Amino acid sequence: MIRVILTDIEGTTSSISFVHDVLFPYASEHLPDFIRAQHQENPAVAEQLNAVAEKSGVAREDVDGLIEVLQGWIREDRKETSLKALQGMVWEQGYQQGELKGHIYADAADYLQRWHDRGLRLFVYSSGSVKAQKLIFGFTTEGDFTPFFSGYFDTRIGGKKEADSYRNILAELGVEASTVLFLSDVEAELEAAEEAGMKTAWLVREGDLPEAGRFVARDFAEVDTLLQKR
Ligand SMILES: CSCCC(=O)C(=O)COP(=O)(O)O
Ligand SMILES: [Mg+2]
Repeated sequence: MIRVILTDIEGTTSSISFVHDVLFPYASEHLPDFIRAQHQENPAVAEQLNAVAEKSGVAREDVDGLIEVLQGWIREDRKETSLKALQGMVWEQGYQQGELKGHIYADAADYLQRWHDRGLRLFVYSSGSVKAQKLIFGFTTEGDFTPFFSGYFDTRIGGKKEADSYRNILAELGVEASTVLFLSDVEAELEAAEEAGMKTAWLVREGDLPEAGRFVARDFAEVDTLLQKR
């Protein structure tokens, strides 16, 4: 029986277009000023810049060079933990100033509330940092959804296409793998979760439905039919 739902964000609860056409350009535009203003006085920023320098080979003192690396990573949609941490800090300003509002699909908004009220425990697993996850759900166009979630995981627990990351999440949650349903739009993530023993549902919100050896859903209402069966 499913007792826990672990959900991806981009392409699952929220549109790919919101992430790629709103959040990433916002980060790209505001990162340079943010880093120049904060890199000396803010230890959290300095720590992430150390990681960017180490990964890229660019000198730590070369702040402009590090900014270029980060903007390249945004263009390539790299899931680097340091980039994700810095993006979260920049988006925080945007949400708090009312320049950003998180997108959430209407069906996701509806069923997250229903599942929570039914006693299911809800968790997020996204490549976006935990801070970014709390922001997108805290400042949606439909209100604050953070009260429905019991916890958040980002790439500090491991990459989303690696089975060990899901094993680490299970160990943190202290639950049987077969009681967890993972929702994602990315097949490789579902395969990794299945390797760790989790149940999965593949969100395919647009285009043809694939022939798949796993449960495929157009939206969260269809995911709910799976929950009623199991
Ligand atoms: C937390 S909102 C920003 C999401 C993000 O930065 C990203 O790379 C999308 O990752 P996901 O694992 O949700 O597909
Ligand atoms: Mg996704």
